[in-house]
Amino acid sequence: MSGYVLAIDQGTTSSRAIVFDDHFRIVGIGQKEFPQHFPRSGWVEHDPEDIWNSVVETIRSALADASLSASDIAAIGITNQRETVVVWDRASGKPIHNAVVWQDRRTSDICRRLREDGAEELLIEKTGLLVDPYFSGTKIAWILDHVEGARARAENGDLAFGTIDSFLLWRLTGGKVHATDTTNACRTQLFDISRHEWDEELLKLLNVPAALLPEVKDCDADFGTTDGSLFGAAIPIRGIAGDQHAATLGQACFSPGMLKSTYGTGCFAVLNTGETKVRSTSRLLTTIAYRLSGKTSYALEGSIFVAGAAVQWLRDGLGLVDRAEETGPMAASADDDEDVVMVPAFTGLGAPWWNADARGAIYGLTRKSGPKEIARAALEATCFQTADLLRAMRTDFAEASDTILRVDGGMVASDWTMQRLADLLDAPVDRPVVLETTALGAAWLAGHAAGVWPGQEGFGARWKLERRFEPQMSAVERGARLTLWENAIKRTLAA
Ligand SMILES: Nc1ncnc2c1ncn2[C@@H]1O[C@H](COP(=O)(O)OP(=O)(O)O)[C@@H](O)[C@H]1O
Ligand SMILES: O=P(O)(O)OC[C@H](O)CO
Repeated sequence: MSGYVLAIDQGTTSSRAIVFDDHFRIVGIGQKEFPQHFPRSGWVEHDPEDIWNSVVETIRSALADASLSASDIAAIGITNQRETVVVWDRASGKPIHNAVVWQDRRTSDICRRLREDGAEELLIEKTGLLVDPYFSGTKIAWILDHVEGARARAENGDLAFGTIDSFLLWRLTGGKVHATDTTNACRTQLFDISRHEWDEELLKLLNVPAALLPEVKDCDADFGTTDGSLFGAAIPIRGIAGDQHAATLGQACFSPGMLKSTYGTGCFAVLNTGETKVRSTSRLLTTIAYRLSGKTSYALEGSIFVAGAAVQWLRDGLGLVDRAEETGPMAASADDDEDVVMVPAFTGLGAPWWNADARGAIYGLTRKSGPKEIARAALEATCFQTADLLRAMRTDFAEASDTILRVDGGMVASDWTMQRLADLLDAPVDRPVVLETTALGAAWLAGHAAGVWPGQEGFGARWKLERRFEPQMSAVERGARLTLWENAIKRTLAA
């Protein structure tokens, strides 16, 4: 059998399909952006048909780019933006509402009520998650309560819920398989991460009928095959993982204490804690890193909602730059005497603050402040937020005390940002040769499950460093900058 594996990476702003060969090299790629819908302040939606069309199109482009046909592909791995909710009609396969995206804050009142009713402890205990509109559970209930007749149809078993992986799987298999993997399930607030099953008590609490739910499988399970008519031949689907979990695999963070952070639209730091399910004292999430052939590895996760999105805002919102890559050189030439600090809480603050109502702010502006200082503030905000997460992780898990951070995602192309990150963390930052680590992780799951790619050891040994950024900033300067950030956060939370 060939060693070609195709990864579908369905992200928040674009879909990618990437064909890897058995040396883990990219031989074909297709990418397509799709529209974002903001129907009201704080709401974010995607049209599931746009997502589906972009995935089919990018798979065809990737195969053409690689000069391969479907029958050359040993297996497909799927990875996806997590928590985003689709509810569809089982008979027609048509969604009953736009997808409600992970960034969407429309259920913040439901979350406030859950907290007031004292439900948070139960949710933390069973799911490792906090009460926040970020997660899927309250979004499912919102759709059922706002689409006419939906709740009754859901109770009848006529509707299906899925995160994006599950919706794509249903469509790819021609409506034959309604399943998800454990890493996507564990972000819904409905899944008990110790017992590995949907939880009756949580379903009742969040008002979600069990008849909606997909079957939950391991990340390296057999998920069926694509309908032969889609790409010219049926392809086995042998791996699924949420994007941050796939990036953890793609970065070969297989041992407890290993840490990766992905800088795309948001930033998500995942620390492997092995078989230990660590309860955070700093409001980090306890989550399933991955589950392979019946064996679960847990993780602590720090989720920051805005990282590269702040750079997008400089480009599309303020028009300060034409291209994202201009921001690094601007930051490098910003005035050192200007202490401009940005808190990019455009959609609230995630870990460790979890404040859905916080909004963005820029502090320290003077008559001398200009685009360069604002660009530096946008990039540095991501580094400050990562420093908050790493401090929390070191408190929660001793093995993280001298860990090296492995980074990936669009924003890590910025050398200035990576150096500032190492400086503020006071820890080395490793940037690998392959930056498409999310897709690579999904491909590894599928390739290994299909028997054409090596196991953890063989795969991990092939991880290659492109550049290490060592901390260079003096302790005094680091302390001063972190104090500026702490003050900015305090003022934002108090506003
Ligand atoms: N050179 C750069 N400097 C700073 N930010 C960048 C750079 N290149 C890309 N970005 C940011 O990275 C993000 C895109 O990363 P990507 O991993 O593709 O995101 P996603 O998977 O969330 O769609 C964008 O928000 C963009 O602004
Ligand atoms: O699409 P990304 O890469 O911004 O990732 C989204 C996350 O999975 C949300 O939890």
